[in-house]
Amino acid sequence: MGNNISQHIAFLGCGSMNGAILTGLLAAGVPSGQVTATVRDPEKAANLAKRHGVQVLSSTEETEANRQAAGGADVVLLGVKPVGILDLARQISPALKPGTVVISVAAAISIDMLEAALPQGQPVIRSMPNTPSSLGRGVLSISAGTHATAELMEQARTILSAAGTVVEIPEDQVDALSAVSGSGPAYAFYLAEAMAAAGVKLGLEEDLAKLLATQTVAGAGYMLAEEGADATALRKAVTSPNGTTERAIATFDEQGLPDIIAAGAQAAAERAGAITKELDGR
Ligand SMILES: NC(=O)C1=CN([C@@H]2O[C@H](COP(=O)(O)OP(=O)(O)OC[C@H]3O[C@@H](n4cnc5c(N)ncnc54)[C@H](O)[C@@H]3O)[C@@H](O)[C@H]2O)C=CC1
Ligand SMILES: O=C(O)[C@@H]1CCC=N1
Repeated sequence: MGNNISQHIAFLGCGSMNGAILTGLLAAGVPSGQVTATVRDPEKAANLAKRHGVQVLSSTEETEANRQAAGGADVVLLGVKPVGILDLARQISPALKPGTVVISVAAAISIDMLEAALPQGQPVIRSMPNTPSSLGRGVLSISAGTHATAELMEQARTILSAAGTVVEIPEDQVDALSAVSGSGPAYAFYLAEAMAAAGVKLGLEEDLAKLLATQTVAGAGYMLAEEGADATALRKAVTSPNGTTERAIATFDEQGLPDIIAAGAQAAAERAGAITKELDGR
């Protein structure tokens, strides 16, 4: 699948998120020669290069590494923390080819903010991915900037599809999407942690409880990943009438777990809005 991708892709800042997309793309067959990454730390650069067989540039003077990678790319993925994204965009601006598409995966950084930091007319796409992208199981949103033509959006869709399911959304839905799928893997891992702790409370050895919780959440995830899977139907198939699971779910409902999850997601979305306000105009 990744063999259909002919563009040269630069990952500027290659930590958890950009690293996951890079891993997903290479696993899908994107040739390593079409990929460049940059990181701050030279040791990390050497490790990444060894692990993935891609060119990884590092520099104590990061400006040069980022400019060099961006200048040779058709598509640039900005993957540093929100607070650093606009400085990075300004750093690479002199090196960008006019047609190079700049994709930002940063939470809370709007298309307007990105376009203001980049050369006039530069195609920009805002994306909100998630870390299962490393397994080709991510969810990655795309929202078009002013100069991202339908053709460039299609190109981005093709590239990011190698890392998972791509959905195109209006930019005003990014914070909501992020509160479900961007942060969502952490919620699932948190559930696994809580299930393990519950097992220990019920008298199981900690290692066994962790194994049970981890494999159960992973197994349930595999079932959900099957074509046509429906969470409600799968839950009902575990829940015998008047049985044990029914009692657990009733307790979750009585204690307001759905409301707690909704409140957490709302807090995530509101935090994104607050970060946008903090960083706008910087
Ligand atoms: N971690 C996640 O699950 C998700 C993260 N994001 C977004 O992805 C972005 C990155 O987040 P993470 O990957 O979690 O952070 P991270 O800290 O794991 O990765 C960022 C990497 O960029 C490097 N870096 C920083 N400044 C640099 C520069 N000027 N040049 C080259 N490398 C530089 C850092 O050393 C680090 O390795 C953030 O903007 C975040 O909002 C979006 C969706 C999900
Ligand atoms: O926690 C964060 O801010 C980022 C955005 C979505 C997931 N991680």
